[in-house]
Amino acid sequence: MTSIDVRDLTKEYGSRRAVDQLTFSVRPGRVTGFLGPNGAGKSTTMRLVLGLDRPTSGTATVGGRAYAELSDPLRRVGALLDARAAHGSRTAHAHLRALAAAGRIPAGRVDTVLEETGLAQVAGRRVRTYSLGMRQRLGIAAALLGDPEVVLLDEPANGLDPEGIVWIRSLVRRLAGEGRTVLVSSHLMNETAAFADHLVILGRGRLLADTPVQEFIHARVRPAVRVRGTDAAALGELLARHGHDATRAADGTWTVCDARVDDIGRLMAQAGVPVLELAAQEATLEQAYFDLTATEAEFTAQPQEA
Ligand SMILES: Nc1ncnc2c1ncn2[C@@H]1O[C@H](COP(=O)(O)OP(=O)(O)OP(=O)(O)O)[C@@H](O)[C@H]1O
Repeated sequence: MTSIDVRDLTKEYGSRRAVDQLTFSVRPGRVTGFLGPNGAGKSTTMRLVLGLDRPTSGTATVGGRAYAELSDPLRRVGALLDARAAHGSRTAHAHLRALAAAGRIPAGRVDTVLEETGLAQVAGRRVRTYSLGMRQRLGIAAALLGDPEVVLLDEPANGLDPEGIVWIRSLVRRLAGEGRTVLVSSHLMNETAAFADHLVILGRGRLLADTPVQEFIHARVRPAVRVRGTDAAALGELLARHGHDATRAADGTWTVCDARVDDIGRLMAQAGVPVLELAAQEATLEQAYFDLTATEAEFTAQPQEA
């Protein structure tokens, strides 16, 4: 199977280092979420993998080869980089037909990907009449046209409505389930957690994390319990008396750090404090991400550019 391998990759634009000695691999059969703030270097890295830009040093390969050396590259690697890339005066069908012809892809794939991306009914319309969400779907159709083993999607949820976002989630999961190598960049943390198995996180062009999603969250976010009783003050005293680290929200709900539902529930029952709400607070990727970036002193020292 085909991996993407990035090794000591550096890209400088003048004196600016967009990508800085980056090393990571994207493995087949799982979705890798590619995270980082604006300007972190995600798009540049993808462009370097796709041979659209030349690295200053280091390598980016697909299945051990530079993109330019691949035979039938469109059938090996599919990418959505910029949804505005399609020519506005063409219909979606004509756009995909032209791409298929250029990439030596069987014409029958055009209808398949139009169906797959929900565009079959509007395929005869000119692309300039498309909404941003429809253009995103067309960009994804183009990425899938060659039935590629490797799929790179830069912010695929951009412009999509909630239904489209759910669709992207199931699409990338399916692509990985078929054994493909899937790299998806996003700004939306919790959305990424909904579809990614693995994360590669960049900050200022450098690698900040390369880790399974669940491991990343659990290593960085302390488990907590949310609890609410009829008497918030009495509950607070009870928690403090038993040495719990708890904070109170405006509505009287307490968040107890490093606690388990069983222990807090038992404690309240024994003290005779009525419970209105008791739940384990699920750690989110967003919390873990902010923890990571907060601990990266250099990373936060200079604001990122838009
Ligand atoms: N062609 C270019 N010429 C000059 N600078 C560039 C060029 N492309 C990117 N950069 C710079 O490289 C840095 C990384 O940009 P890049 O677009 O890769 O980040 P990103 O993580 O994809 O951000 P976003 O989430 O906003 O898309 C930025 O500082 C950007 O201004």
